[in-house]
Amino acid sequence: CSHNTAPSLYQQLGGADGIAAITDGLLREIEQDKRIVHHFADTDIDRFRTLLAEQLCQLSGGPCVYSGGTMQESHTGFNISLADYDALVEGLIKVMQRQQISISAQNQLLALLAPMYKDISYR
Ligand code: HEM
Repeated sequence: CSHNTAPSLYQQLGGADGIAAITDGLLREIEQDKRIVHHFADTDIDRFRTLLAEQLCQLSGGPCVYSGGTMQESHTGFNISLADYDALVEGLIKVMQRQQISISAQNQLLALLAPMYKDISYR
């Protein structure tokens, strides 16, 4: 019974539906972002969508197991900069804001993502 316990981050993000909406929203933001869209020119977007949703679900404590590659291997060859990372995070915040995710939950998710920067960048 979850009524008496604090909601998990997964619940605060809206569970499976919320995370699906965040993922789709972020893909749309990326699509419209001239700063970073070029990185995704050869990407299988359906696969990326599935794996990103899985990862956000697992990270936030949801009932998923991420089945994609490591962040290092998945981002090798893209030479991703801090500006690229910030651009993606900006899009993510916009989407979470639009979905009325609390600032506290937004920051919890961003704090879980931040340590990945070292694995994603300049590979
Ligand atoms: C917190 C930040 C990030 C997370 C959690 C993340 C997560 C992921 C995941 C789960 C995948 C799929 C892995 C797989 O295919 O096995 C992926 C792929 C990819 N990511 Fe990221 N990513 C992040 C940041 C970025 C940034 C900043 C960029 C560039 C602006 C980027 C560009 C890409 C590209 C281009 C692919 C597809 C690679 C391919 O087509 O093989 N990612 N990312």
